[in-house]
Amino acid sequence: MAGLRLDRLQPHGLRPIDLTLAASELAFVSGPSGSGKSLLLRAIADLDPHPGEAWLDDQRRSDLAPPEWRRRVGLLPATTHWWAERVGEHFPTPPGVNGEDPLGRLLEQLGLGPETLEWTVARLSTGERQRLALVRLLANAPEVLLLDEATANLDPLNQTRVEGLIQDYRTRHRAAVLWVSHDPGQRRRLGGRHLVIEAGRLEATP
Ligand SMILES: Nc1ncnc2c1ncn2[C@@H]1O[C@H](COP(=O)(O)OP(=O)(O)OP(=O)(O)O)[C@@H](O)[C@H]1O
Repeated sequence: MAGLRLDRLQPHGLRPIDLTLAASELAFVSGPSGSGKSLLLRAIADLDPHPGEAWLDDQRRSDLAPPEWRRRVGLLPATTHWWAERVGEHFPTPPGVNGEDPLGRLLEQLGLGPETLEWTVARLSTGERQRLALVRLLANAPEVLLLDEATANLDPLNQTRVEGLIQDYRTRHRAAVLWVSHDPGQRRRLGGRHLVIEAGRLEATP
């Protein structure tokens, strides 16, 4: 649906970044711990103040209200945030509206049943939190995905499910995806570009 362009965007501690991701394009970002991967995603999502500009196709971020930008450029943080007691309270649309159940389908694709929505957040395992946070993100239909170690807490079966769902979403919605991952096997399986942060610079790998 949309491409992403960074124009001299400068997250804390990094050199200014120029980067273009076409609609449907997948790019992985890796780099040592503390090199600035999460701060890069946070800056693109406009969660931290920084110089530079970002564009969604021909719309510049500074022309959009921050909540609209963050809905369209969706971030899955490494540590997910929950604010209500029950899981279902975090989802905007109740399942089963007009006979359709897109939320139920997303849950199912990640091995979660509809009863999950009745659970308390307190009982969720780390991997359940991670999968549910991805469902919550995709339920808002973002045009660009920013994924911070989206499968870090998952067993191989659920890792495969998450990879499949993201690839499916990327293709169907023509969403650009920028994915922080330390896993070379994941990069090989899914393809795409590979960018590395080293010494404060975001560089393409040869
Ligand atoms: N609010 C902040 N103010 C100052 N420094 C910060 C802030 N948040 C993070 N940092 C520092 O910026 C650096 C980059 O942090 P970041 O979380 O982006 O690393 P990362 O590459 O995602 O690492 P990891 O792979 O360990 O998750 C780290 O040294 C971190 O301590």
